[in-house]
Amino acid sequence: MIGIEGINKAFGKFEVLKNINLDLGGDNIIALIGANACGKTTLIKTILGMVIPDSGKISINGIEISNQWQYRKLIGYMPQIGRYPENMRVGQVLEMITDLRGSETQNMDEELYEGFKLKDILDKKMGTLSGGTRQKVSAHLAFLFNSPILILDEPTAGLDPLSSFLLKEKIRTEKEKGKLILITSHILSELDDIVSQIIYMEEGEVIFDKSIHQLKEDTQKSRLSEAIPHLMKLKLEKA
Ligand SMILES: Nc1ncnc2c1ncn2[C@@H]1O[C@H](COP(=O)(O)OP(=O)(O)OP(=O)(O)O)[C@@H](O)[C@H]1O
Repeated sequence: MIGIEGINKAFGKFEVLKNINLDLGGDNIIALIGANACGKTTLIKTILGMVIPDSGKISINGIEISNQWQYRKLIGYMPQIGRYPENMRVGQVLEMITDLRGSETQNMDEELYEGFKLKDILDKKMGTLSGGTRQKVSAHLAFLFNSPILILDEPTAGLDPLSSFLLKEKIRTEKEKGKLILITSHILSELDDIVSQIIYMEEGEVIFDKSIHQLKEDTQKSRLSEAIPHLMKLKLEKA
């Protein structure tokens, strides 16, 4: 579904993405992991067209995305920090975004709206919401338009355990429908039960891209939260 070929990006002299090549297929939950500032969000933003790479190309369903915008309706995006007009009420924001999406509103998915009980906060101003409640609004908007690709940047950060559980169940059911779901998270234990593929980045480079099954076999560790630190430790010992 998403093809990434030879992507490079620098901010000034600082190379944030170095020759990234990935092929991300559907019916898959892929975890994009790596230390703070290794380039995960920048990579996501190049897929969304919010950051323009210096070289390389990205295609979605075989069509190159440069200078295009229509492809974005194929993607539901949950940002790390959702930014909204602070004076608008939750109900107004939901209405505005639904209006903007226009023709795509026939097949809306209201499951998280119900699960997170967003009806109870429609009158609250965005600027007064707690961090976790803001995350719930962002999660609902990411899933609302039934997009075949979901990109979720730290989706469970700040969510209470029940909301986090609901969101993970939702992610799982959407994968069953054949969707491609790309998730970044630092909470490896959260990813253990849901992801099928791991992309591990360091300092702007993809160090490995493999199935969780393969990773567990290679490291002889049964949990992602043990396998990744094990690999990092091995690397440090070799250096
Ligand atoms: N617009 C920008 N201008 C200059 N530097 C930037 C810009 N956007 C990102 N960077 C830098 O690029 C590097 C990678 O940032 P990015 O947000 O992609 O990291 P990340 O892997 O998502 O980190 P985290 O895990 O902390 O969310 C950081 O050093 C960041 O400061």
